[in-house]
Amino acid sequence: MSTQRTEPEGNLSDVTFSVRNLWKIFGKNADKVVGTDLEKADSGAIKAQTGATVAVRDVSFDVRPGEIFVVMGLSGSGKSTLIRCLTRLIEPTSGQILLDGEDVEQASEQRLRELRRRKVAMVFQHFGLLPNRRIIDNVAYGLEIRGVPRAERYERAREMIGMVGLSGHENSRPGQLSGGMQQRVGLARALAVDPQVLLFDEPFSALDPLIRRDMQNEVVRLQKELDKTAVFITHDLQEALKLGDRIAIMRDGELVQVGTPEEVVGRPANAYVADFTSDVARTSVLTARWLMREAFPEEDTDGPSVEPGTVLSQVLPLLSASVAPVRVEENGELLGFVGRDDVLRAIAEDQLEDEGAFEAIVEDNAEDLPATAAEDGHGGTTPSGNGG
Ligand SMILES: Nc1ncnc2c1ncn2[C@@H]1O[C@H](COP(=O)(O)OP(=O)(O)OP(=O)(O)O)[C@@H](O)[C@H]1O
Repeated sequence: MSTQRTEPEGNLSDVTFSVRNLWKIFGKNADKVVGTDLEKADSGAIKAQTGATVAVRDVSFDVRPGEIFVVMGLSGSGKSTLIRCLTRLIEPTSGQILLDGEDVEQASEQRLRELRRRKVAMVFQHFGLLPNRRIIDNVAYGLEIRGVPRAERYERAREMIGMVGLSGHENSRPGQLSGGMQQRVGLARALAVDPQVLLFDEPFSALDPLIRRDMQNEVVRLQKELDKTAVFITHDLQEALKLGDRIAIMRDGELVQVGTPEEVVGRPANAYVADFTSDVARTSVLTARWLMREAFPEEDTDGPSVEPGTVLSQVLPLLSASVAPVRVEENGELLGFVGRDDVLRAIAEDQLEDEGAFEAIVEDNAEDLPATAAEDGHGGTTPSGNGG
């Protein structure tokens, strides 16, 4: 599978983490792979020849300020290794990691400690709380290490405990709280140091589904309210779709696609991603922005209006009550239209496993379609902003 090479997406100050050609290979002969002919070989062959395990293979991506960047993949695909490389909790074998333009690879031990204490906080699956300490002391821990005076750190810890909905539990011990509550403590502890970036390593996978959903909502709320950048690891596609502004799909150490939830579901990069996302209801992910097009000649343009981010499942009832297509509007500006046929087409793509069959149907019906729709095969022209 070919590696996606992402070039920098603009000014470096627009990027929180910039990762380029990152490799992590475990084992004695790790340094005998990158830069040699062997680096193109598959992981099995590299293992057989050198005994080394390729965990992260030539990965490049940018994390933008304020976004939740989800890394998703099956067990063993390299997610944990990748997220730990970002702050060198695991030393990368090669490649470059810039954090706000600062080369993490060049950072001294002291600078690394500083970055981990102040700039980047981590939330783990197994909470990592100190069992004998009260909740307030657990939350204040990062500030204590930093030498923040007691009164100040307790005030901040109380505020964070309130923020994650645990007021009243300040004096409890971790063992007295449920798993979901303990993970809220983990979150409060990470937030207490007011980091710029939060790294989440499968934080909710040990939680019951309902509690997990609450915690996902909590992350979305806090991230928006506090304007943090987050990298979130999960093996759960629904979680990725719910949380991710963008999702990176990992397989065997490589990134096979990086895109918005809509791009991953609506335009999978390859059969692997398509298979991965095949159970997702497109109507719950694809939005009006994704489908919108310009008006056809003579078309009725007086339909109801929706925001561009409205998912199709919410557009459908409007379309069932209106012959005219919905108007996609943002702050009073008309961006495009979505009609019944457009939505049906999106749903039909979902039903037809064989893409060729869909193309054939589109071609068969091309004569019946307005010119623009027949040309692009997607129901019309696509105004800017639909992700491609
Ligand atoms: N310390 C290590 N020494 C040797 N191999 C390792 C080490 N840590 C991870 N690996 C290997 O690297 C690969 C990627 O592991 P990693 O834990 O990063 O995957 P993951 O996607 O996070 O999986 P999981 O969801 O199960 O945690 C696996 O083949 C794993 O066995």
